[in-house]
Amino acid sequence: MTQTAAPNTASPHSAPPAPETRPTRPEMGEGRALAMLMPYIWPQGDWGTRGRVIVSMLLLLGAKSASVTIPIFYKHAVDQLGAGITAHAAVVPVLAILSYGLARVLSLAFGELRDSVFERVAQRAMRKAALSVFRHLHGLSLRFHLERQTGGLSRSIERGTKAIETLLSTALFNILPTVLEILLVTGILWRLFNIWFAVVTFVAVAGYITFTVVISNWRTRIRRQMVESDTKASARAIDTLLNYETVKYFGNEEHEAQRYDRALKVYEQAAVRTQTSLSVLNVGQSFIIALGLVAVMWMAASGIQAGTLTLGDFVLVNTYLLQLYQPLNIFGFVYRGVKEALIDMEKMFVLLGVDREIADKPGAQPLVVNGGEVRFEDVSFGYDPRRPILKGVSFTVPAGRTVAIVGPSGAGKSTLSRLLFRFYDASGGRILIDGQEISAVTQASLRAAIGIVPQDTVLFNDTIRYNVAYGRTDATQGEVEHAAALAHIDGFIAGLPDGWNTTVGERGLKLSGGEKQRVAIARTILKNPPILMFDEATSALDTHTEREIQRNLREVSRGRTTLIIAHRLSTVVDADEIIVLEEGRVRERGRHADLLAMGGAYAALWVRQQTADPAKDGVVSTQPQPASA
Ligand SMILES: Nc1ncnc2c1ncn2[C@@H]1O[C@H](COP(=O)(O)OP(=O)(O)OP(=O)(O)O)[C@@H](O)[C@H]1O
Repeated sequence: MTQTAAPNTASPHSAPPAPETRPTRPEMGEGRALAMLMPYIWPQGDWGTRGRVIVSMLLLLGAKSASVTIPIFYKHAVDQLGAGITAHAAVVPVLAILSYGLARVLSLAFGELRDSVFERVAQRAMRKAALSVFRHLHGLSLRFHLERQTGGLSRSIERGTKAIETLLSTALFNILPTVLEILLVTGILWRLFNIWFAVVTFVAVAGYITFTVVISNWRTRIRRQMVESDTKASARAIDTLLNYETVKYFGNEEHEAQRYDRALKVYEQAAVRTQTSLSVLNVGQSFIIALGLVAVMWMAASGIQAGTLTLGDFVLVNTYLLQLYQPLNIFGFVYRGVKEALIDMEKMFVLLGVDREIADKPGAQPLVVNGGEVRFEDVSFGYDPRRPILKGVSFTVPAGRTVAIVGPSGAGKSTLSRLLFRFYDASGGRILIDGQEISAVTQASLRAAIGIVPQDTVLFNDTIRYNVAYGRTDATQGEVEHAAALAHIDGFIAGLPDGWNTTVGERGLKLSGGEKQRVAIARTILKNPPILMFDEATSALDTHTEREIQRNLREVSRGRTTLIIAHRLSTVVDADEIIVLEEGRVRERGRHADLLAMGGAYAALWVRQQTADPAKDGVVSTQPQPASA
């Protein structure tokens, strides 16, 4: 009846970060989290799943009903044997023994059937919950995602869905059966004997559970200290070893050994306390069991003496109590597991409660693109309201024309593209496409109308084919290859041993910056949107490739509204208008030649870049030079 000491036997640093080390507790409440789980187990209108739940419950009832009859048949066998011996006419209690065997088989068979029927309910609930959270996360704003670590989010889903399985299986395979068994056994004892047998059994079991819950809570705190001290000792050892040379420079080996020893001592004490707490738990549990058994056996023995009970009855009550304590034996682990699972599930469901910062307005209509004129009207914005980034920016990209935004780093150029894509809403002013305010149309239609080649291209850890085809998932291979040819990535792909099936590695790390960018260009070409946005789209390319890509981009953008965000002015000299953005304000605007002639900020920037990187900017050396140059 004792619990194992598995968690305590871990040597320093070998213990994995135990769940107790998880720092934050979500603000939702266990009751609410369980309520949120209900629709996944008891889904509206899904009678297949509901039917499985009902059948599982019936099988559970069947299994437990069969198992509680086992001691009764046992009692009958003992009584019949006893009577036979007393009468010197020993008989084999065939019926009692066969019934005993049948009850065992039925209990086991019902239990196994219940497992397999319920498994589908549990797996479906996990899948649906994970999918809901996944969908919701994709609907949340960029701000939300930038503030959270992606790893943390995926861990929340992973742990949360695992927690659903743990909770369901624990509830159905541990808690519910035990509760049912306690009720059935106390009911039978009451019916067969008298209420006191039921009361004593119930009190003993209730005392056992209460004691286990209290001590388990205490143990959780102690185990947390043990894990924390282990982590600290481990960190100290790693830090010292990493600083091997520094330790040697200063001859501090002994000093480091002592520091490490101090950390180990803290762990040692915590480990001893954890072991002691386990002993307290085991001793207390055994004491309560023994007390219950002694009380019941004493009552049964008294009954035999008084002639009201048989020897079989004595065996019966004893067997019942032992049968009840068997599942209670692991109650401490089950309790802790349920608590941890509840926390994990809450953490996942808390994500579902995060409001969508950017949402479609009620009754939002799809954007109707008619040429694709993009207009920024007095737009203001700051990621943090206390720090304005854009301060009343106005400009228009007429349908089918190209406008370039240039300016120093941090001026707010990329921010303009994020606002146009509606990753954020402007705090002031309006952004319109063909006269329709982008905040009034559906996000799906808005984003379908714009193609972007971002500053940093991040690819999926999949094949090149998958990454290019991502621009339009229903494109044919021919269309995909055509897009790749326009983006000048076809030759590169053909030269790879695995060709189109080459995997690009995490975030596309197996490709160079330029190759990644060409994949991004190819998939935007494939998307074929009426509005294009290039955020320094050719920055990672060498001069030769850049020229080619520039030519292609010009071709691709012909007839489309194009917004180019650029650092290097050489890439935008042909734009219909160039907007110079500085500190979130439009400082200058005009065509390249006019801006050079003005001799202002643009002209100064041009000269600086010409001097700094003549090889690259030589692309447009035929352009007129500024008056001041
Ligand atoms: N998510 C964010 N949260 C807070 N501040 C941000 C965020 N993104 C950008 N900023 C800040 O907003 C300002 C404008 O950034 P933005 O990326 O628009 O500049 P940029 O002109 O495109 O610069 P670069 O040419 O270097 O890409 C910068 O000061 C930047 O630090």
